[in-house]
Amino acid sequence: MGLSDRNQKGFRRLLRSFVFATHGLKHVVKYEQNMQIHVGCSLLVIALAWWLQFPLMHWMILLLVIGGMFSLEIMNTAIERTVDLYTKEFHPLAKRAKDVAAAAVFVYGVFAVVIGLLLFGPPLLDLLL
Ligand SMILES: Nc1ncnc2c1ncn2[C@@H]1O[C@H](COP(=O)(O)OP(=O)(O)OP(=O)(O)O)[C@@H](O)[C@H]1O
Repeated sequence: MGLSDRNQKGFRRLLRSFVFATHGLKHVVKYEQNMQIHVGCSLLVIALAWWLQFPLMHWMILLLVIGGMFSLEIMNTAIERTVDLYTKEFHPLAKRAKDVAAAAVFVYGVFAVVIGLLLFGPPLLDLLL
């Protein structure tokens, strides 16, 4: 697609946006090890939630947390690629941008773990005790 096609409107443009988004998603899943770890962990916790027969509210919280994690990792990759486009040389600001983007994923990850413990802890303890 040329940049001039940006003026197009309607369903075809919407459809093309989805296609480009899937290209981005495929790229992140294929090349980012962290994303592969997120996908693996997500499948595990979804299976565990299924086995524990989570109530609807717990499912909604779990899926929101997983979706947020994926989205942040995708955005982190976008920032990494943009920085790499600007410079392949060592640059303190390039380091700052990448480190701060990684920090966003890290902070969300810490909170995701805490939410996971709150969601899974009580039913797992019930089973064990
Ligand atoms: N051009 C650069 N200038 C200075 N430091 C950089 C540069 N590129 C990367 N770094 C440093 O190396 C770290 C890793 O950068 P890289 O692009 O390899 O990301 P990554 O290891 O793929 O990260 P992630 O594991 O989150 O995908 C950055 O967080 C930053 O500290």
